[in-house]
Formats: sequence, C-alpha cells, structure tokens
Amino acid sequence: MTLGLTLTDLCVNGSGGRVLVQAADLKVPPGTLLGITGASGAGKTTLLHAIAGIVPSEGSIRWGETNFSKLSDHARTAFRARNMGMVFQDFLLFDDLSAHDNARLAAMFAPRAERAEITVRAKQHLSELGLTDPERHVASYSGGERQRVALARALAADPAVVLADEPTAALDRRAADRVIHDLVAACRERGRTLIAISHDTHLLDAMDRVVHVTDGHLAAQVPA
Ligand SMILES: Nc1ncnc2c1ncn2[C@@H]1O[C@H](COP(=O)(O)OP(=O)(O)OP(=O)(O)O)[C@@H](O)[C@H]1O
Repeated sequence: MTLGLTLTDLCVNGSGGRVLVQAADLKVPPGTLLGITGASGAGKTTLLHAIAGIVPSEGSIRWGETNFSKLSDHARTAFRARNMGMVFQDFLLFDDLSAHDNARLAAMFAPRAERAEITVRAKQHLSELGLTDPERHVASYSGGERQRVALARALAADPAVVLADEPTAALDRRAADRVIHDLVAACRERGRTLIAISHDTHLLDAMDRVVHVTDGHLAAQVPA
C-alpha cells in the first residue's frame, strides 16, 4: 500500500495567535521522495508535525482517500500508527531497552494478530541495517547506530509513509551517507512515500523533489 499527500490551505497557529506555517497547496504523489529544507526556525518541524497530525492545524490534509483533518483524535492516532513510520530528530529511543525492543515498539499498540509479524520485521530490518547485536541496550549505541535503530522501528510496522526530521543531523559524513542509502532504499523498494526534513545536500540530492520553507511559507517546488 502506498499513500500520497494533498495539503490545501494549511495553517498552523502558535501561542499568541502567531502563524507558524502556511501552505496553500502541496501535492505529494504516492511513492514520492520529498525533501523539506529551509533556515533554522523557518517552520519545517511544525509543518511535518502538522502533516503527521501531531499538532492541530486549519485547512485540509488528505492522505490518499482519507481526509485526515476531519478524523477524530482517536482515529487520527490509529491512522498514524497504521500508516506512518516516524524518524524524529532526537530518535526517542528508550535507553534501557535493547535495539530489538525499541524497534518492535509498534507491536505494543498493534492488533494482537500483527504483533508477531512486527517483531520479526523489526529484527529483519535491524539485521539489514547492519546492527548485528539487537539484544544490546541502545544506551551503548553510537549516534549512527541509534539513528538506524530509529529507522528500523519506523519500518517495522511496514508503513506506507515515512516521515523523517533531520535523519542525518547528528552523524558524520560516512554514517550519514549510510543512513541516506538505507532510508532511500527502504522507501524505493516498497513504493513508500518519504517526507524528510534536512539541510544535508546528499540527502536532498537523493529526493525526487525539494520544497523550501521560508518564514513559515512553503515556496515554489524545485527539482532536487
Ligand atoms: N506551539 C508553539 N507556539 C509558538 N511558537 C512555536 C510553537 N512551536 C514552534 N514555535 C516556533 O515556531 C518557529 C518554527 O519552529 P520549527 O521547529 O518548526 O522550525 P524548524 O524550521 O524546524 O527549525 P530547526 O531547523 O531549527 O529545527 C520557531 O520560532 C519556534 O520557536
């Protein structure tokens, strides 16, 4: 399954009525790899959080045939759990858990029938991403390894969409290039839609399209 995104007249307001993000029109066909870039504080993370339904917004967000903005909070959370894998800036890994337990976290929230499959897939992704000691606690993992655990976790539920916020930010060039390769391959192989915020030109070069956020506004779409 693959899902495209259509944003229409999206607006995110912050405290004090400040407009944080405005996007009149953005279409991301299913299977597209989209980069989002722009200056620090421009509103990229806020935009990604709105796209994921984590922060409230006005306007319309459609994922495939689903009018995401019209769903109840509960239905939106369920839709996100079923369809979106998220790789956030600070990884949000649990240090006291092993790489495998972190990667199969989605199994805790999945219907009983899908749990075993997620657990198996988590292990498989860790192995494919070169993490050969999945039972070790992630507290002792390097930055690049932690980023790959976060990626394995995002992929374990076999999501139609992957959302990533600066997935290479904390990594040296070699580790970053490996994460870019793995992320792009995981999406291309399964026709997943990828939306990734980055300043990294290597990552942006690997995308199909790149959009710029300037002072909360989405600017014209240009080829990567
Ligand atoms: N709930 C909120 N209320 C008010 N302002 C907010 C809120 N959330 C974020 N902001 C502000 O909105 C602006 C955009 O933040 P955001 O994190 O989206 O930027 P960014 O482009 O991702 O930046 P960076 O590249 O530094 O991560 C910042 O000035 C931030 O302080």
